[in-house]
Amino acid sequence: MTEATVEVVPDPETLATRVAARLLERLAAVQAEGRVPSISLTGGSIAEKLHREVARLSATSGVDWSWVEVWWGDERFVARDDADRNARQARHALLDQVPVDPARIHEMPATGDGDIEHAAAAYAEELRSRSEGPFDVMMLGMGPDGHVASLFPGHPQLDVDDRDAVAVTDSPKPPPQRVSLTYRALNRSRSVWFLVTTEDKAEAAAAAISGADRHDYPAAGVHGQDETVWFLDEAAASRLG
Ligand SMILES: O=C1O[C@H](COP(=O)(O)O)[C@@H](O)[C@H](O)[C@H]1O
Repeated sequence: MTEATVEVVPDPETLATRVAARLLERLAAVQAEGRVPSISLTGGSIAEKLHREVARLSATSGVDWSWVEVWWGDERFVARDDADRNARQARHALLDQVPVDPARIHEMPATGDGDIEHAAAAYAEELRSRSEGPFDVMMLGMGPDGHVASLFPGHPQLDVDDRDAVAVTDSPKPPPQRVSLTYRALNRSRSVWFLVTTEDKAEAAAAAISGADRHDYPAAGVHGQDETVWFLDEAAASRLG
């Protein structure tokens, strides 16, 4: 397990620009090695800003978006065009703005694609059949309760270690039905980047970074194989020791 590093920036806007630039550099570097990079997107409050920045900076980045695999760490199990969908947000702010190959966008199933258990199993199967190794970059938000993807404190999904995706039917944060990657899949990432802003997440960030029990602060259980970086704004970093 790699030691986590922390980068603190003044505010959410600076964080979005910093991470967007870092992501584009990484994508270009992986493509220069002759590999197709794979990234996993997050939802939540910082995602909109990040995705807009990635789209804005893409034109001058040298990244060939037709050669990038796009996955998600979690998704709300609602209709595909519901405003709550993480993928809908990402398409609007980023994926509709860059020439990504639709066949390389691995959106999680929505209502209408079968029941939620089937949805989780289908995504696990898509990962098994379509991914060619670890995620290059796994981007994750974190809730004020320390939840990551849709793994919530004290929930049984935290102990699922025999599959890559699980159904969540009682999320404390609406909407209640979600599909989430498990630790087994999240930790199959070269780089894990946490993107955390605002003061209400400061306590959970400090706990997760200092190695709290993942059952109390689920973000504490996610680590990259090569690096784990916590990008925090000053407010979210305000409780670090
Ligand atoms: O519901 C979710 O919450 C987390 C954190 O979201 P935030 O709005 O508190 O930043 C997010 O990472 C996850 O993808 C999303 O589905």
